[in-house]
Amino acid sequence: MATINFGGVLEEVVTREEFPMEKAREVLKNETIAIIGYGVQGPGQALNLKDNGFNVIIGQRKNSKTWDKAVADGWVPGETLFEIEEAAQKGTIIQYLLSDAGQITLWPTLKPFLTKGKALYFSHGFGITYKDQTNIIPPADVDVILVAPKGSGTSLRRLFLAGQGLNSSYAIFQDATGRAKERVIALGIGVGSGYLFETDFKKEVFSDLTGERGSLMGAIQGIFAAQYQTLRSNGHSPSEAFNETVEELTQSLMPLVAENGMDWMYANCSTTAQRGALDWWKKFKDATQPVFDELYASVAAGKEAARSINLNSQADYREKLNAELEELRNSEMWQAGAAVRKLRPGK
Ligand SMILES: NC(=O)c1ccc[n+]([C@@H]2O[C@H](COP(=O)([O-])OP(=O)(O)OC[C@H]3O[C@@H](n4cnc5c(N)ncnc54)[C@H](O)[C@@H]3O)[C@@H](O)[C@H]2O)c1
Ligand SMILES: CC(C)(O)[C@@H](O)C(=O)O
Ligand SMILES: [Mg+2]
Ligand SMILES: [Mg+2]
Repeated sequence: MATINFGGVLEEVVTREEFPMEKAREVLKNETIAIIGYGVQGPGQALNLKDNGFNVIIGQRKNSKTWDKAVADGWVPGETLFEIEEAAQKGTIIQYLLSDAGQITLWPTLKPFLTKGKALYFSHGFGITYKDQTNIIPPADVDVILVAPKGSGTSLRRLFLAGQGLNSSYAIFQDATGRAKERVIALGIGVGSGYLFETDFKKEVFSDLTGERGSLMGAIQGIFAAQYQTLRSNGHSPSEAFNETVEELTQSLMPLVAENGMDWMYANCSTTAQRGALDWWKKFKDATQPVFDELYASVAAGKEAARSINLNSQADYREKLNAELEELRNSEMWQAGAAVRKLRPGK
């Protein structure tokens, strides 16, 4: 553990320096890690663990697109790729990486394979925290642990291949073997995390649902759409509106924020821009604060989970979801974006 000062608050975190890959391999040398589900997190975590030298198998339904994807990624049927039940039986650590709704459906099938001393691993606090809605209640004699990469499984894999890593949170809900902590940290390092920070299942799901509905995905699209509309309704071209709303942010300014923080990005823009940004950011904060507070309350009350579970259980949900994504893709703003992307130098 390293004690790091985060803006004046001291936190104990785990870095790859004090918990190197060698140590993680030693901790897990007798374990078979069964990854159940091969959607977005499944491939990222499974391939990183395999490349880091861990013993990994995949559990997936045969005759599915994801089975074919696993084969294409190099998993071998009968050797490292099995039906879900067979993988769950062989695994000593079960990484439950089906969609959160899929985890509810499969739970009665999976539970009998969670025998004494195994570890049940999640990448989200959803199933355990909202147990009244999910009915996911693990047996008392297994470890229940969590490593939640703070980003898409796609980025987890890409950053690993680039020699970098996404930060992850970790949590222990149940320590039945006395090994839960070393197991969870070794897995966190093994999946390719940058540094690991501690949380609990409830805090993980409350913050994660807030983040993705808020500034990471929902709010950002809302702000983009509002500014784009203002510019378009005042006679600006799609090219001008898109560049001034999205393209400049992703291509020029956010990489500067990622590198050295907001003030440094501001300092690399004109004094005119700095003056305006410093004058206006608090107005945007004040305008959106009530929406964020409403969002957090909805998450904490279990309403966001209920909505997600209920909608996911509708037979035509995938179809409806695809229609909504298509509407976003076909909006003028994102169609303009597609045109702008094609014009990027080097494309
Ligand atoms: N997507 C991400 O990058 C991301 C990031 C951090 C945490 N997580 C968490 O990781 C877990 C996995 O998420 P994901 O986005 O990779 O999942 P996903 O939506 O991509 O689904 C994963 C797999 O579950 C299968 N599946 C769904 N329902 C099923 C069912 N009823 N029976 C059998 N298989 C079923 C799908 O075919 C797919 O192979 C979730 O808890 C999620 O919240 C995801
Ligand atoms: C990648 C995200 C948004 O961080 C994750 O939380 C998810 O649910 O996919
Ligand atoms: Mg999430
Ligand atoms: Mg997340």
